[in-house]
Amino acid sequence: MKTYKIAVLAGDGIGPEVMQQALKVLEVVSNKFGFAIQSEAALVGGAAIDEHGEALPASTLDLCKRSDAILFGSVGGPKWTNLPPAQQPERASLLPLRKTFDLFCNLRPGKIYPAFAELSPLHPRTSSQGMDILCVRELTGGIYFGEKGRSQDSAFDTQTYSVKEIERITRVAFEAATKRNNKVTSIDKANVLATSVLWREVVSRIAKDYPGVELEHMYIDNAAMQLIRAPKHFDVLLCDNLFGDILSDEIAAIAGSLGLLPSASLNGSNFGLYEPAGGSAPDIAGQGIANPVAQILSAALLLRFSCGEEAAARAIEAAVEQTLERGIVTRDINPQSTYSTDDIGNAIVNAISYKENAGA
Ligand SMILES: NC(=O)c1ccc[n+]([C@@H]2O[C@H](COP(=O)([O-])OP(=O)(O)OC[C@H]3O[C@@H](n4cnc5c(N)ncnc54)[C@H](O)[C@@H]3O)[C@@H](O)[C@H]2O)c1
Ligand SMILES: CC(C)[C@H](C(=O)O)[C@@H](O)C(=O)O
Ligand SMILES: [Mg+2]
Repeated sequence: MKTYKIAVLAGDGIGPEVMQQALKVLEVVSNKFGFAIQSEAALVGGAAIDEHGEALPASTLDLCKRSDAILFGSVGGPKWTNLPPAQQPERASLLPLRKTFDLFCNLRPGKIYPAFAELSPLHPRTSSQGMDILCVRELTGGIYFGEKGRSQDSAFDTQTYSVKEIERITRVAFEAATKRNNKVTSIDKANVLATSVLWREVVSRIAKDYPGVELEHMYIDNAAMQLIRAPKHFDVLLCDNLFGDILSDEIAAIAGSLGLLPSASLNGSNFGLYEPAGGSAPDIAGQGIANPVAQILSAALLLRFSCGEEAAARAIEAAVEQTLERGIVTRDINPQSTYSTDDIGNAIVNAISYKENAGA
């Protein structure tokens, strides 16, 4: 039987709560589709600082290196904000993981589920019904990884992008567009930033290799506005590291909640890191009310990109959709809801199992 080895790094805050649901789903779907998931958990982020004094212990990194993929929860929270910036969970675990494995390509697929389009914060000003956007975010360059500094009276961050870095993420966006609706909107601030001028030049050149794909350039400020005004205008959104971080949270909110948006961080091999786009949500951690959908959909992306188990990935996505359509949602989506994190996980597991029985 095919066996996939997965490093499970649940992290902090709601991370362990939503991870538990994703593992349940992986178990039922692997049984159904006839493969095995061998998962091994390790500490990361604040939880690892508390236990080992560092956010990414060598043992955790070693587990990741021995695995086919990483299923990541989320890291960070108020408990660790007084640490020196470079030792904080996000900077000292997630960013090094992305860099170590050269995970330059971050895919964040955001779509609105028809059943609760009216619950979107945009309703009724804008119909977001039908929104289906793939945010392709550059993940290992830009201002996140440039030189930083701090003196008593000032601080600086620097942003550098090389032609190669822009080329490789641009190709991913165009390839994705050919399999979707043949449109790429490239986001920049070319009226101000030198890196954005280069970004625009390189993207325009690569676009010539894809004559069937429409390219539009859009400034980040306008894009932030157009996403709210007309989300259906977009197909593939090509962003640098910082702009993609910001716009992907916006896409999640338009879709209904940050708790819905999964992500895949890839490097061109089968290996990948999969995590919700949102964070550790300290404001709701420990209450059993976090939305596990982003974590569960991240597990589906893991099966698709790292394991090649497309049918299993689709089965999870269909079960999620069916569950949401039945109104089984957490309160981030419907404030009247009394469903718990566990209820959502169980409903998705049942939706997968029910189909199994129906097909038997
Ligand atoms: N990948 C990651 O590990 C990751 C990503 C983003 C933020 N963070 C970290 O998380 C911590 C908290 O950051 P923040 O509050 O700015 O952002 P956040 O994404 O954790 O939360 C923002 C808001 O969205 C809500 N939310 C997020 N995910 C949810 C879910 N699954 N279900 C229901 N509601 C959800 C939260 O309750 C909160 O109101 C910080 O330390 C931040 O750096 C980590
Ligand atoms: C936690 C943080 C470093 C991270 C980022 O900015 O990339 C997060 O916001 C995300 O969107 O994955
Ligand atoms: Mg973010």
